[in-house]
Amino acid sequence: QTHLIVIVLGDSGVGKTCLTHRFCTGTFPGKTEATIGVDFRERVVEVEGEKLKLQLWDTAGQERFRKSMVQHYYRDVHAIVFVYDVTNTTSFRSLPVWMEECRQHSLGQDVPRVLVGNKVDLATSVASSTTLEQARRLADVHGMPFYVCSAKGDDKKQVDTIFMTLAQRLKRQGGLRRKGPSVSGSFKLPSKDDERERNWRCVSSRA
Ligand SMILES: Nc1nc2c(ncn2[C@@H]2O[C@H](COP(=O)(O)OP(=O)(O)OP(=O)(O)O)[C@@H](O)[C@H]2O)c(=O)[nH]1
Repeated sequence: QTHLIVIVLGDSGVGKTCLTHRFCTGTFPGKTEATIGVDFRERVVEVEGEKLKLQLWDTAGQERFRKSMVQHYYRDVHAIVFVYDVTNTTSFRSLPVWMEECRQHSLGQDVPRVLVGNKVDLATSVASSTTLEQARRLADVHGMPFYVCSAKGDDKKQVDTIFMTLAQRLKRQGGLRRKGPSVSGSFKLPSKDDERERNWRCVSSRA
């Protein structure tokens, strides 16, 4: 089965966990904790008669919890979802930093990407519509589709559309890699003991 790895990036609290949860389970989680490292969620979807496993990598937004986001997390990524919170201008202003992080990890413009403004259920003010206009422009400049949605709202289709459109685009562009066994669960930051053990293993294997 074809696995597609989609990395989800954005500031802490923008709703990356809720969005990926909503897409994979159909529900809005009652309570979320800050993600530490990366959490994995997956859903099998059918695109033009082919079953594809979409594996969503829900990454930590908090810098202190991103220390385990080493190069290899980025290596096999097929697509990127940048998320900001439409009620939080700072999360919008951070987007170039997330884009730069992708660039530094060799994810070029050829890797399909989308921009998502989440929490539209909370957006009432004129300020947020200003950001919407800016977001549209930013998305245009970077040649990516832009969606507004709510991981919490009644319309589940909104969230589905984002990931399904991405899956269709990936399938159409071809060249999907077959990947190994599925991964689920999470990678947490290694403890000091883990690190010590790994160092030891490394030394002993060379001996
Ligand atoms: N009203 C509303 N609240 C949301 C929505 N999405 C997320 N939230 C809330 O926003 C808060 C943060 O959501 P998370 O999904 O944990 O945010 P995150 O981006 O994964 O945060 P980190 O793991 O720290 O990077 C939680 O209290 C959610 O309930 C949404 O669409 N609407």
